[in-house]
Amino acid sequence: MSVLECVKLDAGYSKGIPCLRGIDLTLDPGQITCLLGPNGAGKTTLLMALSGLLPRAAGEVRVDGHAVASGNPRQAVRSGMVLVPDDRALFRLLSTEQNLKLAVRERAGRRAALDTVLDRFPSLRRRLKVDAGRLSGGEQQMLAIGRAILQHPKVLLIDELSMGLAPVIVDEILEVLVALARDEGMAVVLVEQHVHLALAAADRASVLVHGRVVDQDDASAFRADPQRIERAYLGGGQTTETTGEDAARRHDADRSEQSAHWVGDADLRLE
Ligand SMILES: Nc1ncnc2c1ncn2[C@@H]1O[C@H](COP(=O)(O)OP(=O)(O)OP(=O)(O)O)[C@@H](O)[C@H]1O
Repeated sequence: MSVLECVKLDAGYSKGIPCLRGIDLTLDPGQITCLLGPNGAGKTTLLMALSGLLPRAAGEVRVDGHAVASGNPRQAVRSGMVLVPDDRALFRLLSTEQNLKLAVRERAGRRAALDTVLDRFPSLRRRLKVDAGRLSGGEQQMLAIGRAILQHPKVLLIDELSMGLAPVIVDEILEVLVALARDEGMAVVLVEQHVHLALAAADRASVLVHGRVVDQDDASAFRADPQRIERAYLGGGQTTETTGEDAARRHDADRSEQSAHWVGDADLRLE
């Protein structure tokens, strides 16, 4: 059975103006999927809607067959959906160890729980007493993911994994995620700008353009056809609805310009 089922999800920031429309996303246990798309496509918004931080305007989300209520982040976490946001949301003035301890409710077994994270991210072991705000970017990301793992996610959502990190660190973190998916059956939804890194680690990929999924397949199919993302993107652009108003046309023109940059980038990164 699928661990994540997201069916016909709409969400947005202003009533009646959804910026995500009809999103379908299904994930089996142990699968990693990446969300690809230009700036403003709605990737972060989708993670927020899945994790309950943003109410849905329509659609259903289920984890392991159980409905996840709209706009209820606590219930989403209890259901097994845990988000690592792009700012990592660490307690910067607390140590690495304190940040981790806060994620473990029961005192008994806390040490063992922390060890499961430190075994995955050994470099955090010698940084246990260091304030989170003084860690390197890579260590902060490891800590944010480690803290999320302590909540036993069935579905881990990670926004902008590589932001500000060296590719070698991103590789290291992705390797850990692949191992967690394989060993623990944890499913991962990854938003990642480095297309080739994301596709290398992922089993599935979805391309979002203007709030819609315009292409979705096994990651291997995208890896085998590097131009496919560009085609998905251009096709998505052509199907964009316009209102006919000047403002809307300007908005679309801005998006096209942004996206042209992104496609150029994706080409380079896929080589
Ligand atoms: N807090 C907000 N209030 C209103 N609109 C927002 C808010 N956050 C994002 N948006 C809008 O929602 C749309 C989708 O944004 P989102 O951040 O989800 O895109 P993204 O694909 O994650 O982009 P990026 O790759 O730049 O992070 C954009 O048009 C954006 O301007």
